[in-house]
Amino acid sequence: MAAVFLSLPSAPNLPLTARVHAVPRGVFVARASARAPTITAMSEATDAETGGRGRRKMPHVLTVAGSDSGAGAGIQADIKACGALGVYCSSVITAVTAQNTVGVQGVHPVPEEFVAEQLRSVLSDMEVDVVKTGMLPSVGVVKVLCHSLKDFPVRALVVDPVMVSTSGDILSEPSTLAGYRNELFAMADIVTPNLKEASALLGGVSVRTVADMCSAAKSIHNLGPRYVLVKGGDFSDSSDAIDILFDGEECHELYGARIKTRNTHGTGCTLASCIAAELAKGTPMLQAVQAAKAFVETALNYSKDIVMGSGPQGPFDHLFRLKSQNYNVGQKLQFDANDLFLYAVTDSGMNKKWGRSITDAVKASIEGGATIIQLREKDAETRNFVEAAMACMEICRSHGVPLLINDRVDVALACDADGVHVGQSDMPARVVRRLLGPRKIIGVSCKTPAQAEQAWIDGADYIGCGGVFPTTTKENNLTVGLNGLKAVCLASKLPVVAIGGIGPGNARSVMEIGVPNLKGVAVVSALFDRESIVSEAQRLRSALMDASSRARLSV
Ligand SMILES: Cc1ncc(COP(=O)(O)OP(=O)(O)O)c(N)n1
Ligand SMILES: Cc1nc(C(=O)O)sc1CCOP(=O)(O)O
Ligand SMILES: [Mg+2]
Repeated sequence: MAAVFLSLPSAPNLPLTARVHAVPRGVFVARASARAPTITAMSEATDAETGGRGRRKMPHVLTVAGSDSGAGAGIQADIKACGALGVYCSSVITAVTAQNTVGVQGVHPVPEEFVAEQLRSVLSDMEVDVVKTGMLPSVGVVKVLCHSLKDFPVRALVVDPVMVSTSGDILSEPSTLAGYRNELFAMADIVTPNLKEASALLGGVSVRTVADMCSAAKSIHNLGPRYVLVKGGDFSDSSDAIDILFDGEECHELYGARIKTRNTHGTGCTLASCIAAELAKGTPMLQAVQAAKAFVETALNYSKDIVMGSGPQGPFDHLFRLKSQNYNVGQKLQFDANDLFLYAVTDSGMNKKWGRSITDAVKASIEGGATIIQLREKDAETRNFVEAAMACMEICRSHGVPLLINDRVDVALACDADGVHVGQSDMPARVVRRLLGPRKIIGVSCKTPAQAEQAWIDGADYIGCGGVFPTTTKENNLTVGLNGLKAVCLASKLPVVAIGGIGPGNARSVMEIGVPNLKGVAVVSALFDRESIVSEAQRLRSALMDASSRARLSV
């Protein structure tokens, strides 16, 4: 049966004034000249706008894409992904496809004028923050979209240059390529091709290695988008899923786990939608891409054994968070960098020396004012360590103090700790992130600016930098001094806690190096190799408070 599309001369349910007087909102930053996207969240409407009722504006992504009857990809995936991330998603349908897990059985493009009509309906009325594109079946649709975005600017544009379905079916005319290259890319904040799409966009160049991906990303960047994400998911011989993000200056290698499953239909659409959703919430680009990767990885992992359809590629479940307690309960929503203020790191040797249990040491440090605890039990047997960690978790939870585990990701998982601290010779932070998921806290020890940059790329939450002063607690530890600490802080996009030889007598000199992302000090012997942990913690706390009030006065 032939599809019939009604192209009405005017949208009947829009008041005429809305169509005539709709004015761009004037907050367009998609092509602003600044390098980093400084997209700020617009979720609060002002009192004037809401007549004092304090209503909230919801972050809003408009997806311009094709419908997938199997609902694994396309418009359906986009709506589910945005919904899962708490973002409203409206839709302009460019084509209706008949698809299932076997492949694409039919495609009916929507007439260009009707795509334009849908765009006008949504953009003129509904305060879209970010537009995300998927299947754009013809160059005519690309032109219609560019035209609409000029009439109704939005804050960011995410372009997923869908050309061929994962089953190998063609989803856009070859001429669409020219539309992407000549018009749409110049308006885009990010373009997200896979290896085949990157190659097609560049006239068929070979994209087979990480170096090829980086040079392809640079060439696509020359076509106008501010960021290019080349997705390496098609590299079948790697155990990691490596993507390259080029920001106009640097190629960042982003690693993720390759989940073994047939249920991968719609991963590209979902990734781009998650990026769009994060941008709509005000997340900066690199973090938006990392959050999107973590979401897709978690969804694939959760759905890896689902059976649906008889074809080679099944859908996955975007709404896993509604179903699994594990993804919601007991997990921190956001790391508060101010928790690094007085960071107590335990030591089993010192507790033995003073005849204390680990739980007593933790209780006393909280009583004295510690704001975060790390269990650093180098000699503990695994069973004892897990038991002690569970008991400490209860104490810390009841006081609202985060508890991290040093080195041992297995122990952290076993006791549902708030996070893990790792050093340069421990498990890499990107692997820890994969194991712990997006919501746990990860700290990384860094002695150089390069290590700090890598920790940020790997998805860490904070940096521990030291040894600031010589220490006997950690053997053969390199002392970086106050200058080394300052260099790391200045280079780091993450908050920093200083460590090594710090106590009440010198904490002020550390905090007074005067860099805003230095958030506190981490100490071992100054608390745990002393007779009274409570009073030493109190002394340290007042030295730190003193330093921060002096810093506030001198501003
Ligand atoms: C807050 C904090 N910073 C640095 C370290 C040191 O970690 P690492 O280099 O892995 O050394 P060990 O602690 O494992 O000996 C830390 N633990 N905490
Ligand atoms: C565990 C640790 N990490 C360090 C680093 O430089 O990364 S220094 C250190 C030991 C800190 O103990 P104290 O407070 O007793 O000096
Ligand atoms: Mg370590």
